[in-house]
Amino acid sequence: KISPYAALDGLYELHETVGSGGFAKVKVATHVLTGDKVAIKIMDKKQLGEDLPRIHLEIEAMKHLSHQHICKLYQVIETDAKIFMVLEYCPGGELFDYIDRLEEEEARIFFREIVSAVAYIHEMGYAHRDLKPENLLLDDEQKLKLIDFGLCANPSGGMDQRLATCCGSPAYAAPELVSGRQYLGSEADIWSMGVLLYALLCGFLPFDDENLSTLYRKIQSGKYEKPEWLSEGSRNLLASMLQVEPKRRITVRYLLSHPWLIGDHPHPIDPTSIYKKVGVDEDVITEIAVHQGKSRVAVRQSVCEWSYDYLTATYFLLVMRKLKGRPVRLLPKVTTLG
Ligand SMILES: CN(C)C[C@H]1CC[C@H](N2C(=O)NCc3cnc4ccc(-c5cc(Cl)c(O)c(Cl)c5)cc4c32)CC1
Repeated sequence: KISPYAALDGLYELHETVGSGGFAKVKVATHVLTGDKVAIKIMDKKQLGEDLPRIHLEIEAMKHLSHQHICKLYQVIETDAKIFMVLEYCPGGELFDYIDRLEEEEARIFFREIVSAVAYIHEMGYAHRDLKPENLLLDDEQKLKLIDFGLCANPSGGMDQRLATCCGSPAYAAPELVSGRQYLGSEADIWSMGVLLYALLCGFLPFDDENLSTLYRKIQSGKYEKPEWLSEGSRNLLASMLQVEPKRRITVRYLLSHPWLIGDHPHPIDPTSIYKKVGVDEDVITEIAVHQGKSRVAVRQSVCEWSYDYLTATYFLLVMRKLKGRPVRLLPKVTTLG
């Protein structure tokens, strides 16, 4: 009987299981060549059933979304029984665990990172469609990382093609979505961000009810409590995002330079990704070439295939090390004798 994780042998050392979503199990692991921690999302194809296309959608979306506030996909391993997604490790847990009414400046710092990620996603022609605190993790530097692109839409007709499938979590869902009307993913994302910001500033949800149809009515009314501690600026920002009429809702581009979000920060929010758009990092190519005894030309060529194999993972992990000011080093190969 071979181990269900035989596909990872020699590449990753598996550690504890940290979470299991519906059809996925997430384990912490160590990438052997760098010694860096990763998270591996493990899915059983049989259990996935008709959800399998959703996973392929999530994988394709994550391959195109490289941003400092989006959980990085490093490698995909698909066997006949399982799919493994090797992901950026976020040891800080879920933003959800930090929500008990943050100070305005704390909420602003988190929310600036969320706006940066969503602006990038929308510019890339995607919508997340399941924005909520459970899908925002913190890395080892307390930076936010957006996860779970299983509902991410990239309608073939670009962002203006209307989406019909109702999805996401009710308390964060936009009125047009809970009314079953067609909707624009980008507009629904802005509403969810409004609910998120409200939760950060207040410590509870703007629309909440254990009865689903009562919850829907509250969302469609667009009426919510404004606790006295909410400043004028945050009330205005919340009102511009929690507009029942999608066309009256603020767009993410205006959010980037919204006065409340700038606060006394020196500059507007910058949505551009810190990762190189084109080309590769030559220091990383060199380290891999030396380690493997191959020419840099050959290594550069293989890396630029972006096949999301072990080489892609090794490349990205070394790029991450460089961005964090850590040494761009691979561990000496341990040849297991016998
Ligand atoms: C929606 N929730 C309930 C599901 C839980 C599952 C476990 C998670 N987790 C921990 O609990 N602690 C450690 C930990 C460390 N690094 C992680 C990196 C990535 C992901 C990740 C990334 C993507 Cl893209 C994705 O789709 C999914 Cl499901 C998970 C989870 C991590 C993680 C937190 C969210």
